[in-house]
Amino acid sequence: MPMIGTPLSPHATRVLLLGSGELGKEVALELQRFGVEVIAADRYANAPAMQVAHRSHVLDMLDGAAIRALIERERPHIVVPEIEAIHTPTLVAIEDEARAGAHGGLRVIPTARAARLTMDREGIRRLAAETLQLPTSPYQFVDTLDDYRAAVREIGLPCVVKPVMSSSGHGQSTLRTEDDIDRAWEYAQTGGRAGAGRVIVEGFVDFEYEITLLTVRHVDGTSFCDPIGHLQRDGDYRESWQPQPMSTKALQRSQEIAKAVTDDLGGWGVFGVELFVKGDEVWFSEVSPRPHDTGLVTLASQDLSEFALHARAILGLPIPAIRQLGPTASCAIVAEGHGVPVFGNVGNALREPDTALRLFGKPRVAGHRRVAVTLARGRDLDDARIRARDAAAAITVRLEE
Ligand SMILES: Nc1ncnc2c1ncn2[C@@H]1O[C@H](COP(=O)(O)OP(=O)(O)OP(=O)(O)O)[C@@H](O)[C@H]1O
Ligand SMILES: NCC(=O)N[C@@H]1O[C@H](COP(=O)([O-])[O-])[C@@H](O)[C@H]1O
Ligand SMILES: [Mg+2]
Repeated sequence: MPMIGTPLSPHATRVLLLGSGELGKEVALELQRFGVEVIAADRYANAPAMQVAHRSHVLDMLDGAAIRALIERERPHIVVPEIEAIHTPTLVAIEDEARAGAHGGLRVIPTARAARLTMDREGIRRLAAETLQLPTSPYQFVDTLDDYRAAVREIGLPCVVKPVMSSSGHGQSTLRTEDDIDRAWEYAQTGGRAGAGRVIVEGFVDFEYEITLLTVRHVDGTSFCDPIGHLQRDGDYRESWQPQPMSTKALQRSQEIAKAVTDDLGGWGVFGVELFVKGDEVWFSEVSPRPHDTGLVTLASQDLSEFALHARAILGLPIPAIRQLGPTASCAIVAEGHGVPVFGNVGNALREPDTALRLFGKPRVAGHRRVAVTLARGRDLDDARIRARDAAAAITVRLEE
């Protein structure tokens, strides 16, 4: 059985979060409940998870030397990547050293290889499509404008273009006509997190609906949450709901794909497996080796949220059952502009029973940024979605200097 010490003592069980956004904040809270010493790191100060951690550090997480120095200083037992933009080769090296007896037997969640492969769309796509032979959209990786134009011609319109290093739809475009081609290249070159560079051109999958299948690898095996349906705008999640109705075949196929990918990535923790579905046909899109934004709905829909599941799994604790509490929806609140968020009409968002709210405490918005989420249970999915949307619409966000 795993042991858990006492925080802030020489016997503490220390967990280092690399990334401290709203998802990490919920993981930190769950770890705190187990008396874990939580250390939060990100590229900026006062990030959401830092506000509920024992300590925090601000560093450039794409700087391998800075990550190594932090790990050597804090000596965590468990390192939990919370965003993609981390210098993952350093995590791979440190995990190797730990296996050889260094760093007090430190573990990277779920594995350093999983963090490395999913940081870059090329790593995970080639693993899924070429090694595991799972169905995906057709795709090509290109580095130059000429190769890009040729790839679009070959794959055909409509298609989707994304920087290989990006998330939340940054730098992503759907091309429908010839006129979109050069503009999408420009956007992909400026919108990625690692600057200009390689892009993926993907054939457009004409799916009926898309899901996130939360898959938990834990000490006793693999568990699946009920499928989460979601709505994306500009490549970013706006609404999610659970349980998404599916045919028995499509659900079975989804679980097979999720099992194949997560078994290959290995380790303990929650994975968000993103899948496109049409009838009984299922395509793999991508996977987060960590809780997923669309999984915020589980804060209200399950007895153990995806964050509670992540905490249990990474600590090596059992997950004998995951109880679903009924049709539930989430609605993201995205602020646009520049400044410090101030939320108005908060009470109105919570007038209805079975409604909940998370204000993330992000210190600033510059451009557009998710700053809060509403949650609601309902009679059925439509009712839950309306209630979550109404709660979100009730809230005003002012950006102050
Ligand atoms: N090949 C495709 N065909 C059809 N729709 C697509 C395709 N690729 C992406 N999309 C749409 O764009 C959304 C975002 O794509 P994707 O998940 O690859 O981007 P992302 O930047 O990694 O987003 P996140 O980090 O939020 O998961 C998908 O959920 C889907 O709605
Ligand atoms: N779709 C990816 C996603 O949900 N990422 C999550 O958003 C937060 C960062 O927000 P920020 O970009 O506003 O700092 C983090 O919690 C990260 O895991
Ligand atoms: Mg995605």
